[in-house]
This record gives sequence, C-alpha cells and structure tokens, in this order.
Amino acid sequence: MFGRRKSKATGADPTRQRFGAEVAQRLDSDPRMVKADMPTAQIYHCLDFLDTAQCDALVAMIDTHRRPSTLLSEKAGAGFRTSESCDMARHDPQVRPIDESIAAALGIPPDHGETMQGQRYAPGQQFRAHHDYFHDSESYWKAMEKSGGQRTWTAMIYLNDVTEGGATWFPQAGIKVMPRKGLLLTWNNMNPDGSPNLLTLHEGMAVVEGTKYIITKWFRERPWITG
Ligand SMILES: O=C(O)CCC(=O)C(=O)O
Ligand SMILES: [Fe+2]
Repeated sequence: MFGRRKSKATGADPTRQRFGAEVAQRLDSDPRMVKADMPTAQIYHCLDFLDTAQCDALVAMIDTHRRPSTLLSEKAGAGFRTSESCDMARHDPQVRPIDESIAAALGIPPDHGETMQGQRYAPGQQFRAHHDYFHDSESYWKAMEKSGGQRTWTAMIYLNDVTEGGATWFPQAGIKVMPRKGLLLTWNNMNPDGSPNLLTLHEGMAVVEGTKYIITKWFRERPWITG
C-alpha cells in the first residue's frame, strides 16, 4: 500500500550503526591495529600489513593497467583527482589473498567490498578533499543503493615510500598520514549513530617527489553486486 521505502544515503541508520560498532570492536581486539587518539572519527593503522613482495607485486599490476582516474560525482571540476587508477583483478592469485586478508582484518564479509582499486600518483598529482560516503543529492545514488548501498569503512594500503608529499590528510579530524610501504590505514566513514561523518573529509595530497602507489577498498553496508 505504501510502496517500498527507499533508503537514504544520509541520516542516522541502525544497520550502519551496527556495522560500524562491529568493525571497531574487531579492530580494537587486534594487537596489530593502532587507533588514532581522537573522539571525532574512528581511524586505525597497521604497520607492515603487507610485506615487500606483496607490495611490489601490486605496484607492477598497477603500472600495467593504470589509466586516468575517474570520479562518481558530476560536481567535481578538472584537477580534482589527477591520479591514474585501475581495478585489481579480484580472482588473481596474488590479489585474492590480500583482498581477503583486508576483509578479515575488518571482520567484513569479502562480498561487501567493491573491487580493489589501484592508484598511482606522479609528482603534482592529487585527490582533492572528499568524502568516501555517498551523497543523496548526487545522481549516482540510485544505482549505488541497488549495488550494496552506502560505503561504510575504507581501507587503504600504501605500497611504497614516497620521497616527498603524498600524505593522506584529514583536515577536520586533524590527522596526516605519510605514505609508508605496507602500512594499512582504515576508517569508518560513518558516525557511531550510522550517519555520515563529515569529519572524515580527506585528501590525497600532491606528490612532490617520487611516485605514490596505493590500493583502496571501499566496503558497502550490504553485499556489493557486480551486476
Ligand atoms: O591517496 C590518498 O592518500 C587518498 C585516496 C583516497 O582518498 C581514496 O582512494 O578514496
Ligand atoms: Fe577517499
């Protein structure tokens, strides 16, 4: 009689609240994980999450497949995301165990993860300040709602050391993370009540010298359907 209620990208949400709490509990109980000391956002890191050989193998794949990065939003202008990226083949024997180990560290079923993204930044390239969660106001939301819904946690791994620049900066949470080979950085894009956390605004700062390679995983609130 009332039709199906469409879920929204924003506002408090019990599913996202539970999701956030369960992942935080998992990370808190893992001695490898270090929690950033701040009340405003849930941000963790883990040194040497990947070893040198794993990082080098992913870098080689990114170099083979890279193409100019794209954006979901139609509102961002030129220069917003100037890096190169690629999808990392999910079932590749070198990718799959890494994909699964990230999901296991967060305690999220692997099918909630979007395809792992590889990214490469040459000097001067950057990803300007953005949120990883989806906005209701954007035209992409309808499609995203059907393919697993909101993005909850992000996990990133730096695949090399960068000579200068290339930090991941959260200007509102007040934290800047320098690239370090093998380091995993992960954060909850939601608040404890399941609403989007505006303070997770972050930027991939321009590389000054060297080249920056990372992989990124975005985890949805429901299984991500590849269509
Ligand atoms: O390059 C970085 O440090 C940040 C990357 C990022 O924000 C993303 O992939 O969503
Ligand atoms: Fe991001």
